[in-house]
Amino acid sequence: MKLSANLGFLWADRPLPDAINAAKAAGYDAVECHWPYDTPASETLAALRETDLTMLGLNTPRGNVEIGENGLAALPGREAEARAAIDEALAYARATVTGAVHVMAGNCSGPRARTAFVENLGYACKEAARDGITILIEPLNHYNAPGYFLNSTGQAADIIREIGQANLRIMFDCYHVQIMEGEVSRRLENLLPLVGHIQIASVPDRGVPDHGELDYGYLLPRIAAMGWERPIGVEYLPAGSAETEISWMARYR
Ligand SMILES: O=C(O)C(=O)[C@H](O)CO
Ligand SMILES: [Mg+2]
Repeated sequence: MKLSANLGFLWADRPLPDAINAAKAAGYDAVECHWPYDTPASETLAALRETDLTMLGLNTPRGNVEIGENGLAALPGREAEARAAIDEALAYARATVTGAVHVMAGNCSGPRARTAFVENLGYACKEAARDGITILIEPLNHYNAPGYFLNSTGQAADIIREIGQANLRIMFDCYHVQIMEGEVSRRLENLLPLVGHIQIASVPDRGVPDHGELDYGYLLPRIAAMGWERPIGVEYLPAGSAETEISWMARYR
């Protein structure tokens, strides 16, 4: 089982190149991040080359976070900003040889939001396809992301099927799926052809994935048995330092 350190949460207090080095030292096989834009892409790329780690994914900018914006792609009337955010994320991904961009929908609902999301995703897929980049959409739970447009795997699957682009996939975050829908292993197995990335954390506290209501001792071998070979994103909120918490990893190797 290969694991990817999500540097949006792990070593998030360090500059991104230092966090990449910390992930390498801790034994992770890959990294992924949330919003790397304060770090010049050249510095991120240098750290990736030095550690021989791949950046699996990054998120589009969220808009005005001070007023609670959490993405722009499903906001009717904000198409120009949404596409600028997609362009910025794709440029950073190209410059750092990152394989996927998570297009964040934002806080909205209703048919006009869905239309905006579908059209902006169509744009993102076409722009990304030129460089072999995958576009991800992630259903988020309504405690961490109240009002977020995308909150179920069924909704994500419908949108992916409607757009019909081969590089559009679900970011299946077991933490969010368990909170919103349950039946994580069956749901993942059914959706597997549409899944581009998998993430894990304990539920409900979003801690180290070795306790709580989801049994990763069962789930991770089950995911491997489904034929999943890519690194799984470890996206938990460290209670202390991520270094002192890595002993859980040994169990899943
Ligand atoms: O919150 C999550 O689970 C994510 O993976 C996103 O990238 C949004 O922060
Ligand atoms: Mg996630």
